[in-house]
Amino acid sequence: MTKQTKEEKVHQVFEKIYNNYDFMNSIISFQKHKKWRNDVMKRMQVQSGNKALDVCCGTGDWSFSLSEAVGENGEVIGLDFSQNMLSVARERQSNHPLNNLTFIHGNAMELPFEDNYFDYVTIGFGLRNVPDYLQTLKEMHRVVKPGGMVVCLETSQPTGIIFRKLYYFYFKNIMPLFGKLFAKSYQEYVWLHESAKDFPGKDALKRLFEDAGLVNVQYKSYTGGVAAMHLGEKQVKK
Ligand SMILES: C[S@@+](CC[C@H](N)C(=O)[O-])C[C@H]1O[C@@H](n2cnc3c(N)ncnc32)[C@H](O)[C@@H]1O
Repeated sequence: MTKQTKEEKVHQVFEKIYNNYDFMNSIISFQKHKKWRNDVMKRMQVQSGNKALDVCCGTGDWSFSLSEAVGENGEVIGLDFSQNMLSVARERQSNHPLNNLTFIHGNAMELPFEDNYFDYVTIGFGLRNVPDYLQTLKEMHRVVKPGGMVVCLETSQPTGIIFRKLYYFYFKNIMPLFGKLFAKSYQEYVWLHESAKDFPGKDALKRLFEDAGLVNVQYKSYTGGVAAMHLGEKQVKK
């Protein structure tokens, strides 16, 4: 049997856990992810009429917030390669009052958009899942307008030694048990630990943003460094 690629593995994970994804997010982050998401949105200062792309949109949390922020005259696209995750996003959309949001099937490594189109391109808890972080960031940089922003919210590496040990113990041993108990998915939650433990720390991710061509890159750490937001701009040519 051929070895499964990272992309195939990730695809299989999300095609399986889609039904419990929103519920499990709140369980495994102790509801903290909502606060992180709100803080990131505040920092982005999205304006009415803006165009935004939410890469690896999953069930659409960030896409819905962007849709509210850009208003009726704006445009938001949520893109994901899991049809099952997208099906949950589309179901949630039936209760969403605004008509400015489209969910599409696509791959983060090869975005199906022209250069310089969006004011904002976001990726929430998606970057650690793609086979090549830099390639994805380069694609995000390509499709954002000069002066626009690329923003990533992702798990990160806690810096305090004791907290880091506790966090790794939780992620490796407890979280898969929660997965088994609440979502009947043990192996899929083991994967979440594996993808998070190998993900670059804050400074390394900042350098990757810069390697992708982004400037004025800033980051903010959340909850002892278990998650972080990175934000960079596309340079305006003089
Ligand atoms: C942890 S979920 C995050 C969903 C959502 N952004 C959120 O903040 O809740 C990761 C998502 O990335 C998607 N994904 C992973 N690799 C992808 C790729 N190469 N192209 C498109 N989507 C991908 C998965 O299908 C999954 O829906």
